[in-house]
Amino acid sequence: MDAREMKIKAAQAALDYVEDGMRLGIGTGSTAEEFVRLLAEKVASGFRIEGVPTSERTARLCVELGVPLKSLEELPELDLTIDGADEVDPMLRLIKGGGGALLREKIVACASARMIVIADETKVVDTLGAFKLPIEVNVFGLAATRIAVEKLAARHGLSGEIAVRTSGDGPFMTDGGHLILDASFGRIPDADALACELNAIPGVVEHGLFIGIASLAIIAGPAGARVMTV
Ligand SMILES: O=C[C@H](O)[C@H](O)[C@H](O)COP(=O)(O)O
Repeated sequence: MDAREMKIKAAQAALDYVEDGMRLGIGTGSTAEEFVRLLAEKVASGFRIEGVPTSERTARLCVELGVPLKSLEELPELDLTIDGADEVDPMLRLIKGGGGALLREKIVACASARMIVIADETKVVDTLGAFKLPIEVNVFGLAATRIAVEKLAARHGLSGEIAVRTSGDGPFMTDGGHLILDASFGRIPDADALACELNAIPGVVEHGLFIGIASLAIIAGPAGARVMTV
């Protein structure tokens, strides 16, 4: 089974948790897009959901495939969010934001009664941090914010490059008009504390550590999909 087939397997299993009439947060990324494709087939066969997309990219795909959308302003309380992840640890702590959508993803997931992660087994780790941690920052004060993040990282015994994400010739801009710092920390021993302390830096808009948000993960491997819970 190749990587795409595993993503489809996880997305298929996630459909079992989606009920007719649900208000649904819809994630971003290649795994979430497989979910959108399968969801669109169900919608075409008469299944009713109202979706809130976590990015402009997801919104475009939903529109293209006929998945009905509302904004989070129209539907500020959701039943369920289904989204991918860059890393998942055994406590269902996540790193997200590889696609730059972490801020909207976190807002939508936290507005949902439940968040389910869909991923292939390569995303499962014992300790978060092999994937670069995306940190969304305000354009104003970039240098000062980066220094504050470096100092915080040092207090946690973390080092490694903290680079401004680029896209084409310039910096990558998020849907919210912010920049992303990708922090190559390596293994993060205390992700819970780091998450809280990153939020205390004024220029940090949000970060890709999702702690205590997901309650179930569907992990697909060559043998099929399995469920992880906390
Ligand atoms: O910003 C992007 C998101 O957090 C994605 O859900 C995450 O990067 C996983 O994406 P993929 O399913 O493409 O690996």
